[in-house]
Amino acid sequence: MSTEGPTPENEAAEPGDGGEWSDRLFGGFRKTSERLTGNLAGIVGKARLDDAQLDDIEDALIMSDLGPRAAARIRERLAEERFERDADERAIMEVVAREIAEILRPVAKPLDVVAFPRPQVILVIGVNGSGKTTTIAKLAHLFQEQDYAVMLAAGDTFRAAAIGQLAVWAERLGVPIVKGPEGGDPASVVFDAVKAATDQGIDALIVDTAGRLQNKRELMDELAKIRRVLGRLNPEAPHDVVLVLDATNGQNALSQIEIFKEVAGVSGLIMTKLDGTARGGVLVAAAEQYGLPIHAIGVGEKIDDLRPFNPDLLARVIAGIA
Ligand SMILES: Nc1nc2c(ncn2[C@@H]2O[C@H](COP(=O)(O)OP(=O)(O)OP(=O)(O)O)[C@@H](O)[C@H]2O)c(=O)[nH]1
Repeated sequence: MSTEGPTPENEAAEPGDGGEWSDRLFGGFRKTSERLTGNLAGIVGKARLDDAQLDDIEDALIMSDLGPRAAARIRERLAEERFERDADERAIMEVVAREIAEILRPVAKPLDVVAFPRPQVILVIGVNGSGKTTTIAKLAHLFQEQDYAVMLAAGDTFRAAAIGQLAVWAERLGVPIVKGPEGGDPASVVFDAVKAATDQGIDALIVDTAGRLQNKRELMDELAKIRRVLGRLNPEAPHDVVLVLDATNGQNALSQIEIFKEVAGVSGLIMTKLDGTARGGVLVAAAEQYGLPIHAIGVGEKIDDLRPFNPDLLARVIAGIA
């Protein structure tokens, strides 16, 4: 459990507090777009893009965390355009934004509560410190705003602090929580939670899980057991397995996708901490390489800082032309 940053106790959770979200998103992504435009500076601006310039642009895109595949794709598009005329930086960034939007659009998919019978069981996975607990609270808040009945399950029984942190959020949000003792069996917590959620007519049950990547085998066994237990109660469950990624990890976020796909299966992503990092380009790399749905993005520490994933807007923000 992170001891830094706001805790549920000291956080100002009023929606809208801290400025308009779009301002915060633009502000947050400023570092990412500055990095991209900074890396591109001096390359573009001539009347026509030659191969050397295209190579330099491709390198700059890779250095901006967009990943080799997205970079190659954008290079190809720029090469097609060639910019015989009007090759100013703005025109080039328009093409970059258009191509990034093409990459992001197919993966934009909000997390909808659609399971029938209820509850929809959403397993939330990710390494410790990725923003998992905060994201669970933000998701619960989002669902509450849509008038869904939400329940939390403290499936990370490994650390008492993880259980405690989730319980504080539950109380603050006014949602029920099912928890067990520290060191208890996560699968039994999840079992109890599904039964309680079913009895209480809960729409969405959000399950926290342990994030001990250093012990891959144990984590895999634990998640597999949770899945087995869930499957016995409802063959459709878990309906979602959402991996929370910390954008500040840059390319490491991608290896986490790789590992969690293997240990848990992943149905979708939420990327956090996109405010204030220069590494937001990794979102594009993740979309291009894995094609996994991106449900939402985290742009701050407050309860309403989980935002819908708007591919066209994000593409323009990343390219610095929003
Ligand atoms: N700037 C920013 N900070 C965030 C965001 N999401 C979470 N955080 C912060 O990141 C830190 C870790 O978040 P937690 O939710 O505790 O992360 P966790 O993955 O549950 O980590 P453990 O509790 O250590 O397992 C906290 O200080 C959060 O306030 C975000 O979108 N932006």
